[in-house]
Amino acid sequence: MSAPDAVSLRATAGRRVSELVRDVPDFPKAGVTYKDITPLIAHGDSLRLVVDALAAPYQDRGVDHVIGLEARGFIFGTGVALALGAGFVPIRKKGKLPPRTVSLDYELEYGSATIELREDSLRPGDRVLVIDDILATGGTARAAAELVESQGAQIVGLDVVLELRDLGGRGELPGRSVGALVSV
Ligand SMILES: O=P(O)(O)OC[C@H]1O[C@H](OP(=O)(O)OP(=O)(O)O)[C@H](O)[C@@H]1O
Ligand SMILES: Nc1ncnc2[nH]cnc12
Repeated sequence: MSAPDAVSLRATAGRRVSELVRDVPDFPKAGVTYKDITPLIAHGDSLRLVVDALAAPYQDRGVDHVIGLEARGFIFGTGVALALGAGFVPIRKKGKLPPRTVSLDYELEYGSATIELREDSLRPGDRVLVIDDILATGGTARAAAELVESQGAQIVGLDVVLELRDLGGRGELPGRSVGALVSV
């Protein structure tokens, strides 16, 4: 797909995201407006559109592995891996990935967490695309990028369905290629 096609596909997908992602006030705690992606993924045509749009800029970029971030990043990341003919590697929350992992602690908009990557899942020089649903404070994406790079792999890009701009996630990822279908 040529670059202009990818741009227009992403614009179309972005409009669909804006229509279908639902705001849930005060979830999971007071003051947080939760962005619910489930109406978006419940429609086959919308799920297809979003996955194709996320994958489009990376078609000729030699991506070896797509990393999906548990849990919602698995939904989109698996589809993007299939679209690119790449493998899928999960980054999971603590205690879910045997046998040996590398891990990092990080802060969320509404709590803190630890993520893990299986120690032998990436090789030095592997080209990796990181996919998630939402970029908020950027803590998750930054921790994921650091984990990937701790294995000597190279990040081709980080891409999300929806960026919550006011939470400043992009600022946590200086010098990285960061994409979003919609930025609100
Ligand atoms: O930019 P940040 O502030 O780090 O927030 C973004 C992360 O928060 C959400 O995950 P959550 O931990 O809620 O997990 P889930 O996908 O399992 O619902 C979302 O899916 C991103 O991974
Ligand atoms: N406001 C939000 N809605 C959904 N997922 C999130 N992850 C971090 N912040 C979020």
